[in-house]
Amino acid sequence: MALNLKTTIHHSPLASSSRQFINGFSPKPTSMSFSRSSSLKGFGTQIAIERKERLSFVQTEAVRHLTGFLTKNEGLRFALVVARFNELVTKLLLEGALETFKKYSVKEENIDVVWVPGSFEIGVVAQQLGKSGKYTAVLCIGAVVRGDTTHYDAVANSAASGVLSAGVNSGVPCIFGVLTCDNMDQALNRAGGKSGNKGAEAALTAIEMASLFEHHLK
Ligand SMILES: Nc1c(NC[C@H](O)[C@H](O)[C@H](O)CO)[nH]c(=O)[nH]c1=O
Ligand SMILES: CC(=O)[C@@H](O)COP(=O)(O)O
Repeated sequence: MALNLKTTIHHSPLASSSRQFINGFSPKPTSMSFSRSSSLKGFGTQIAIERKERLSFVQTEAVRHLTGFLTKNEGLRFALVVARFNELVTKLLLEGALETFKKYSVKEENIDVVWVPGSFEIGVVAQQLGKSGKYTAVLCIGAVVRGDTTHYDAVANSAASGVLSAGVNSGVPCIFGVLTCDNMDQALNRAGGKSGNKGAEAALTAIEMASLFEHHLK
């Protein structure tokens, strides 16, 4: 009986079972005893007939991989939501982000910066910007630095969940570029100091996600 299965891509590293991939690339020399005899057709088709154990996934030329580019940024529009609290730090993060956008040819006229009082306020503004339909991605920048009380936890957790919710609710990528640090030294080290600039890093993520959505997920 000729099996005419569409590309079924499975593989399992399970030592206990024996498998064989037929008519296609098999990443590992394996052999499979089949529960029935069959002759498999199809150029480049990779067939694995499962026998009892669960199989995992193997890529073949049939699998598409979608990713965003760091080039092809013409037409991408970005909103940056920046917390003024700890402005000494957030301004440095913003500078890093804007330098990155410039380096990757994002046009200045395609960037809007919106200032909010603190990181707690970022989420609601990010969601509004996402829902506006004007932007391909929203980059959120803040610096939450621990003080003497547990207020830090409330602000840091709220900022993170706010940005996450903004992206999920608006359908526009909202990137979390908010530092959450135990002290100001940690924050400054991540705003252009010895640990780099997390604003610049978040801008790269914003470009890739904007590109992914623009070119593949619309
Ligand atoms: N302590 C920090 C704050 N606190 C302010 C809050 O973000 C918020 O503005 C206030 O609770 C009113 O809603 N914000 C930061 O961004 N970083 C901090 O370290
Ligand atoms: C993250 C904060 O809210 C924190 O900086 C506030 O400082 P404190 O906990 O000493 O009131």
